[in-house]
This record gives sequence, structure tokens and C-alpha cells, in this order.
Amino acid sequence: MTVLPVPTTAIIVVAAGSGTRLGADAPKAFVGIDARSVLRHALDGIFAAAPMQVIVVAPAGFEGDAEAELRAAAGDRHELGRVVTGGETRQQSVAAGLRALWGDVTTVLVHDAARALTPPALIDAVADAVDAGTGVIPALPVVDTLKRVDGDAVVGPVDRSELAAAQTPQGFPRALLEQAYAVAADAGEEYTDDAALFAAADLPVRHVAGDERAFKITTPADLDRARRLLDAAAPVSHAETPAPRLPRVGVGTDVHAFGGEGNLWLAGLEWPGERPLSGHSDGDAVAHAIVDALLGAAGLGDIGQHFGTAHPEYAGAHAEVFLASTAQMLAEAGFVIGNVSVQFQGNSPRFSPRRAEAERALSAALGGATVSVAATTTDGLGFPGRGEGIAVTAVALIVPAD
Ligand SMILES: Nc1ccn([C@@H]2O[C@H](COP(=O)(O)OP(=O)(O)OP(=O)(O)O)[C@@H](O)[C@H]2O)c(=O)n1
Ligand SMILES: C[C@](O)(CO)[C@H](O)COP(=O)(O)O
Repeated sequence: MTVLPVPTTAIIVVAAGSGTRLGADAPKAFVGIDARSVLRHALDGIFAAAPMQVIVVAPAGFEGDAEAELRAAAGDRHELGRVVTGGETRQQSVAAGLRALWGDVTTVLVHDAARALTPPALIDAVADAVDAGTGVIPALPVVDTLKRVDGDAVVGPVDRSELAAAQTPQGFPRALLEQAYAVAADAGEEYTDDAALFAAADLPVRHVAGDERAFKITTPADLDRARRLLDAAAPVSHAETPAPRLPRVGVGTDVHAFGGEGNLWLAGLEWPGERPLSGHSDGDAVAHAIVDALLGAAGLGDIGQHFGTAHPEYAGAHAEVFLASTAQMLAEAGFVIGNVSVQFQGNSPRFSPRRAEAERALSAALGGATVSVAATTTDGLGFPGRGEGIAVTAVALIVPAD
């Protein structure tokens, strides 16, 4: 018989919250995303990472349900798992998990079950980055413009370059995390994450790159987002073996008539003096064709579904809003954008003097993906030739992230 080495890393999966903001009729960890619960998805990711002790912290009264989820996810690794009962606060739940650690464990990861779609690679990356003296968290740059507010008054800007959005799993050397928890208990302080508690004990914390897919399911909109991602990732074919993760292509077209007021917006640029295009947004047909090509390639629907007239918040929005949001959706669905090729048909504007500038703007909005733009007239034929409007076609190549 082969005796497997006892892992020196453990993960505490806190699943004891009630999910007030989700508002479901069961604790959040036991709400179904698809046929599987939030907790089951979280555990599936964990058991696809390197072997580690897995401690699930369940709400009181749900220990049996948690045990069933743990056994189903663990398969023949069930001896690695254990369920304990959580507390009133997240911090108390983590403390309950710490009391269940095996003696050999030297590195502890603390993970929200609510971050159900966290990729196994992120779990391994955090575990690998922990050293004897430092805690490690995954974090993402803050993409929104932030404001300091007082009631309904906007009182000033916030420099987002020095901010990051914290995710889990957060990893720590066991001895120091236990020491930090003892300090917090003595002080009677509550923290919303373990890195804050660790830092409050004067212990250093670093960050590594987070992952969009590690978002926390907090509200009904987050649950919808998780469902959409799982739908997009599911193979369309009903064959018994899953479809291989191959590169995918998508095509998008868009047509806009000249009209409306103000300057023309096209390919992410403002074109002073050129006739504007009409539309629900700014009429930027180049950006819109790219969005459809990318969404189509990823199987994520189309521009109308995500940004159409049912979404009044996008009225008048410019290319960078649509493109950045689309790039984020693709990243969350596990795709990297290979390149995008666009062809513009119309008499005006003349693209060649600003082609490089347009390509740079579109590429920047897509997070650096290569974008090329070609332009042509139609020799006077059709609506572009008659100067009534423009037509754009875009083709996108995307590849699975891992
Ligand atoms: N007493 C608690 C509170 C929270 N958690 C866990 O901590 C993670 C992050 O908490 P959050 O998403 O805020 O979950 P809830 O507290 O359940 O949500 P809400 O604040 O909306 O009630 C979740 O996986 C949750 O299950 C826990 O184990 N024990
Ligand atoms: C631990 C955490 O998920 C890190 O982002 C977060 O702090 C959980 O608590 P919150 O109340 O949702 O901020």
C-alpha cells in the first residue's frame, strides 16, 4: 500500500455565513449555482489544486449537508477533509477552522466558499507565494473611478493607483496567523479579512495577481454572473466527452446612419468636424462590432443583451466602457483575447491619418490585445456609398486562459 505524505498546507473554507445580501431561502453556501451548490463549486476548485487539508466551516445545523458536499467533491481524497461548526462572525468561523488544523500543517489558506469559481491555479499560486514570515493575498486593480462622498455630496477624488481589491484564498504561515488571531481575540477586534487581522498584529502582507473568476457571490447579481459564466463554459455539444478548449473565433457587424448631434465618435476616438452617427450609445460602430465579435467567440451572447436599450446606464457611453466591460466578461469566462481585425466601410471619415491612433485606443480599452483596423469605400454602392451611414465588420480570435 502506498502511504501518501501528509500535506503541510491546509485550506479553511469559511461557509458559515447566512448570505443576508443574497436573500436566498438557505445559507449562501448551499444555494445552487447550477446543479451544484456554491460550496460544491468552491470545493471542486480546491480538490483540483495541490493536495492539502480541507476544513469546511459550516453553519450550525448544516454540518451534515457540508459533509455530503465535501465527500462528493473529494472523491478518493475524502481523508483530507473535515467539517467544523462556524461562529457568529467570519472571524469566529476562521478561528474554529484554525482549531482543527493537523499538527504537520505549516501554511494556512483561508478561503471564502462564496468565491465559488476561484480557479485552482490561483489557490496554488497563493500557497506557493507564502513564506515563513509573510502573508499573501490575491488582489485585483481597482478599475472604477472612485469618489469620496459625504451624504449625497461628492467631496473629492480618490487615487485608485494605490488601491487594490482583496480576494481569497489568503495565505499565511500557520504560527504567525495563530499568533495574530490571539492578538485580535485579546483586543476584542473584528476584521473583515484575515490580511487585515494579520497586519494589525504588525505582520507583513504581500499581494499576488488576483483573478476575475474569484469574485465573491454576495448579491443576486453576483449569483447571475456565476450562472452566466458556468453556462458559457459548458460545452454546447451533448457528446459524452467535454469539448476540448480550443481557440475560438467570432464575427460582429454593425451599421449606423449618420445623424444626431455633436462630434463623431468612432473607433474609440472623437472626430471633430466629422458628421456624427446616431445610436443609443455614441454610435461607435467599430467598437460595437468588436464587442459582438468577442462576445460571439466566447458564447456570451451579444451587445444588445449586455448593453442594449434595457440598460439605460449605457446611453451615450463611449467605446472604452463597452470594450473594457467586454474584456472583463471574457476574462471571467476564462478567455484571453488573441487579436481583433476590423474592416470599416464608408466614405467618411478618412481613416488612414488616424489608423494607428485608433488601433492604440481600441487595444488599450481591451487591456492590450492587438487590434488592426482597415477601411474601404464601396465605390458609391449601397448606403455607405451614398453617404447615408457606415458599416463595420470585426473578427476576433480568443484563446482559453489555461
Ligand atoms: N459568520 C460567518 C460569516 C461569514 N462566513 C463566510 O465568510 C465568507 C465571506 O462572507 P460574506 O460573503 O460576507 O458572507 P455572508 O456573511 O454569508 O453574507 P452577508 O454579509 O450578505 O450576510 C462567506 O463564504 C461566508 O460563508 C462564515 O464562515 N461565518
Ligand atoms: C474576505 C473578503 O472576501 C476579502 O475580500 C471580504 O473581506 C469578505 O467580507 P465583506 O463583508 O464582503 O467585505
